[in-house]
Amino acid sequence: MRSGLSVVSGRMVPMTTTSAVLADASAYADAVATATKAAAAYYAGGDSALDDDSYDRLVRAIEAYEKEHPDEVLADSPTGKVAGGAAVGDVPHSVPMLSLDNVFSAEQFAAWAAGVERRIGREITAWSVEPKLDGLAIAARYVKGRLTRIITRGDGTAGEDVSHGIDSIEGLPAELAEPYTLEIRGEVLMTTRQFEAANEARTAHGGEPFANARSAAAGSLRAKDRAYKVRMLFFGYGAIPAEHTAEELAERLRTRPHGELMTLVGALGVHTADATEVPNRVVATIDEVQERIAEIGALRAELPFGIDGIVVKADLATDQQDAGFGTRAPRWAIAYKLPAVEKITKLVGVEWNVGRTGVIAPRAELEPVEIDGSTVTYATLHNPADIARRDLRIGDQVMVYKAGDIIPRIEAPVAHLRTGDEQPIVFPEVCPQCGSGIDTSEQRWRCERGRNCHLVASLSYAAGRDQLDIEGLGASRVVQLVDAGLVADLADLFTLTREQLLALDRMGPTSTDNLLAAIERAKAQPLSRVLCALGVRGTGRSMSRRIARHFATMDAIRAADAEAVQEVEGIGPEKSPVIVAELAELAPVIDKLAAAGVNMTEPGATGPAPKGEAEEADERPAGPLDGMTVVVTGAMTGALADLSRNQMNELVERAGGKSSSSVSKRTSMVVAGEGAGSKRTKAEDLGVRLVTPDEFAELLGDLLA
Ligand SMILES: NC(=O)c1ccc[n+]([C@@H]2O[C@H](COP(=O)([O-])OP(=O)(O)OC[C@H]3O[C@@H](n4cnc5c(N)ncnc54)[C@H](O)[C@@H]3O)[C@@H](O)[C@H]2O)c1
Ligand SMILES: [Zn+2]
Repeated sequence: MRSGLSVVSGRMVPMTTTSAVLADASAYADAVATATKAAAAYYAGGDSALDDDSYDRLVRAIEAYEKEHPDEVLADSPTGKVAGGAAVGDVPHSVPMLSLDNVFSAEQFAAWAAGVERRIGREITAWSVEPKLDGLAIAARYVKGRLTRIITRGDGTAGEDVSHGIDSIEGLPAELAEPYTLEIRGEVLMTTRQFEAANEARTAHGGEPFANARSAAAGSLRAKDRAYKVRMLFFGYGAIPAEHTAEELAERLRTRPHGELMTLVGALGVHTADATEVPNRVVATIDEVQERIAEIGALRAELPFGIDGIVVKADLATDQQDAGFGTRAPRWAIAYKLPAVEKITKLVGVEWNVGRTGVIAPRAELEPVEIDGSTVTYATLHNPADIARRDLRIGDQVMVYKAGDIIPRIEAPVAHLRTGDEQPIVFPEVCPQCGSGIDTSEQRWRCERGRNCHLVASLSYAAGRDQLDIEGLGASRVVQLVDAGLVADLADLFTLTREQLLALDRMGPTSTDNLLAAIERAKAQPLSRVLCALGVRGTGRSMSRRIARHFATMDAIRAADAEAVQEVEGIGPEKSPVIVAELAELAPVIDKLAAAGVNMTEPGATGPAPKGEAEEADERPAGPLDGMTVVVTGAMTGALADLSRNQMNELVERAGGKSSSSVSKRTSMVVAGEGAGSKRTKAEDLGVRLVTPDEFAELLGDLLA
């Protein structure tokens, strides 16, 4: 790929792992155009097509190219400019409003600090450490204590007057506690709650939800005449003299340490980080700075507002003056960036899971994306109303937020990235677990069976054809039994009485007797099916068969520790402890089943050889399919006509073979019944032995009886 960027549906989508390398002048020009467009959207409060990581990577690639080709630098390149050159304004700043340089590690920070100390020729003994608030910078002008004007950062030398937004900003009082004339600088952002409320208001008015809190704040602050109100919060992080500032105050603002000024700003009634869980702190050494950075970083996920790093400033005014300013950023302050916690990725599906109490919760399935050190593939979606409110669709590019250990969540779709191929999210009409109706009267949908949902689902599963095969015990009958309080677990099925069944609706003597007979027959099912019916997490039909054949008896299975369970093919060190724990939890039910006379052995299996006799383990009677991998396809006929695919697989395994569902070079035999299609063709192509159902039945001989 030319630039390390792949083009998906006509758009540049940054790859998550590689950092872009721009190969030629045209790739460079493309990159500049993409970055400029993204930055314009970003600073205007629209939805950028790029998340911050991708934007930063792109800018680094641009920088690298420009370093190699200094004569090719384009005038509109974002490098070296405040706001990447994407923001403008017509209200001049008295003192430039700059950006901040970044560091990303303790080493980089230490190197930066050493550089500043070298520049000023002395050690810095006071550092101010504060959260880097993830919003947008504004300058708030106060005249004689009254708030007169607020201005955006713009290109750093001039910004936009956004005074129309003053009413929606909390933490920036209309009147200060003292009648001072000065300029307060700081960040406007939306707290998580303000963001949620803003999106609610916006979508209620037919608008698209904002992708994240930062763009919501940027967009809302600039917008005029909106039909709905949103709230934002201001955090002061600087105070400077303005025109007509009294000389005594101006002197104080110019000479007092940053930490002290912040206390003053707070005392004037302006909101600062001091009012939060992550107050500004002044420390003396680089090590203490690192400690404080770690502390703030650890609190990040729980903060009710977004931060994207920690700002470290030389606290003393003399140090600041001696260090001075670059064109884009001051030399006495640095942003220690925390890993990005928001990434754009694709919503590929929605799953509906039923919780213990019957709550039916949607879960978003995502195209895997690396966020904050881990790969995210799922995110929470709160409830159907929430999905509707956010207007999410399958195939949407979505902004995903994850920090620390919190469960990843989707902020919103990046609506303008839609291609038109997005599909609506389909809401379930019946409980996805047990098939009962859904109570949709509240925001959180719930299965009508409530806490009994799992019981209904697990009993229906247990009675199914491939498990205990209890004829006459379909889902609606199970619901009846559960609702009547006759069964609370699987074992209760086996102690049902004729009287109990007769008392149920639609249960005549004949169906009662048939059901009782079917239950009686189920007691003789092989251990593999009993095990499967128990629904042990992490095991399905074929795994249950492997476990049963390996151990031969339920007692042997229950006696096995995690290590012993791992001897079963396909069970690794992650799965084995889960299985052991599940079985321990199921112990009372298993005891009840055994007491009711349910079979607990696997016919034909002898169990693992005692330790030290491994050699002799091979002396089990050889089955006709020993060592063979067998695939069954098409409809069975003759003696095998009534067998389900699962029963065929059981037969294969009882005969010593391994059942598989796909044909490969390793397949030993394919049993091809009527209508066998692609698997048969593939077997022919690969020269795999093909047999008819009749030939297969003959091969099995006695095992079929
Ligand atoms: N996704 C996109 O398309 C896109 C486009 C452009 C920029 N960006 C992102 O924006 C960032 C660069 O933007 P930038 O130059 O506007 O700002 P910055 O985030 O690099 O840092 C400077 C800003 O930090 C803010 N700040 C917060 N807390 C502060 C504190 N305590 N003290 C001082 N300043 C504080 C100020 O507003 C200041 O202007 C990058 O992270 C980049 O990824 C993203
Ligand atoms: Zn249910």
